[in-house]
Amino acid sequence: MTVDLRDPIRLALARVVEEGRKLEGGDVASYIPELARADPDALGVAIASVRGTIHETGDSDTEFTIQSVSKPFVLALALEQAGLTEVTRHVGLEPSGEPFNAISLDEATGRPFNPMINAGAIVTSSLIDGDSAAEKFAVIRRGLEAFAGRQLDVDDAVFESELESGDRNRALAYLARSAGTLASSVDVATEAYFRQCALLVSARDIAVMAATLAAGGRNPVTGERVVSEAVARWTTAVMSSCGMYDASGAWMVRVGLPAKSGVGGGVAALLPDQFGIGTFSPPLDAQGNSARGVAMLEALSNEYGLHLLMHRGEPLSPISTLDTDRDPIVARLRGELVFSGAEEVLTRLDTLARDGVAIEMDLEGVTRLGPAARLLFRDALKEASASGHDLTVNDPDGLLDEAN
Ligand SMILES: NC(=O)CC[C@H](N)C(=O)O
Repeated sequence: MTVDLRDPIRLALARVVEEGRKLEGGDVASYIPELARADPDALGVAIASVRGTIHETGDSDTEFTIQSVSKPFVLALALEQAGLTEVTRHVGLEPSGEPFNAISLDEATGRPFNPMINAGAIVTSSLIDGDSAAEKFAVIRRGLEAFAGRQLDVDDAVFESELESGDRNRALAYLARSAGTLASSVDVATEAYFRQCALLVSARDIAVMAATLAAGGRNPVTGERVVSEAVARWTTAVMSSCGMYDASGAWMVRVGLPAKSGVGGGVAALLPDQFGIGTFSPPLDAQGNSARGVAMLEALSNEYGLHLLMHRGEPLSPISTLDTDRDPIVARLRGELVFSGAEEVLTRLDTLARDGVAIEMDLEGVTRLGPAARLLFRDALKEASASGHDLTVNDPDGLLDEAN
C-alpha cells in the first residue's frame, strides 16, 4: 500500500465538513434575486499553507460569487495605492456592531464605521485608481486575481441582479457622498462595487487569497508580492475586529481567526504566518454569515487549537548553553528571538556582567532575530562598551546588521 502522509490533513477537513453537514438551518440569500438559485447543500473547504500547499475537500472547486469576501482584499488594494492616512480620511476602522447593510455613518466625521460593512466597502471601491467604473473594476479585478493566483470571471446574471435590486447600496453611497467621503460619483462607486461582488471564486481561491495575507502579502502559490507586509497586517487587523459584522466580537472569542464572510456563502479566514482557509456553504445565519462555514471554522479552531491568541506555553529558553569554563563566558543562543527571548538573555547575562565577567553572545544557532531583539542587543552592546564592560558577539550571519 502506498503511504500518504497528508491524509491527516484531509481527514481534519473531512471531519469539519461532516460537522458542518450536521447543522441544519440558515437561508440562502434572496435579497439579490439571482443568489436564491444557489444550491443549499453545496459544502466545501480548502486550506492553503503559507508555503503554498493546498488541501481541500467537498465542493472546494465549485464557483460562487465572492460578495463581501472581496471587501478586505479591495481594502488592501486601496491601502497599497493610497496609504493608511488617506484611506482612513474616507472610512473608519471601528466595529459598527450593526448588520452589513446598515445605514451607518459616523456622525462626527461622515465616514462609514469600517470597510467591512457595505457603506465602508463602497467608499473603499471609490478610492481605487481609475475614473470610470470600468477602470476601477479593472484594477480591482487584477488585484483580486493576484490574490487568488488565477483569472476570475464575473457572474453577469448576479451583477445585473444586484444592479437592479441595489437601491439600498446606492442609498448608502449617496449618504457617503453627501458627507464628502465618497471619492467618486455614486454610479461609478456602486457599479465597481457590484462587479467586484459578482466575481466568481471557489473555496480554494479564497483560501489562497487569505493565505496571501497570512504570508505577509505575498501569494504563496505564485510567489507574487501582491501587497506590502504592513498592508497585509492592517487588513488582517480590520478582519479580526469587523469581518463578521455584528458577530465579530463573539467570533474572535470563539474562533479567533481573522475572517470575512459573504452572502454568496463564502468565508475566508486566516492564521498569520500559518495558513488561509476558505469555506463554502450558501445558507446564511441571522447575521448574514454562512451558517455551516461558521460551524466548520469553529470546530476546526477548537479541535486543532488554532485561536490566534491561544497561550502557547512557556517558550524554550533562548540560551542553549552557558559555557562558564571559558573566558569570556560563552552564551550560545538559539532559535528565533523576539522581544521576550532578548529580554531573558539580557536579564540573565546582566547578573554575570555585574560580577565583572567577560561575556560573548554566540548567535550562530539563532535562526532569526526579530526587530525588538536586534534593537535590544545592539543597545546592550553600546551600553557595555560605554561602561567599559567586555561584552562581545559572534554573529556569523550578520543578524545584527541594520539590513537583516
Ligand atoms: N454581505 C455581503 O456579502 C453583501 C454583498 C452584497 N453585494 C451587498 O452589497 O449587499
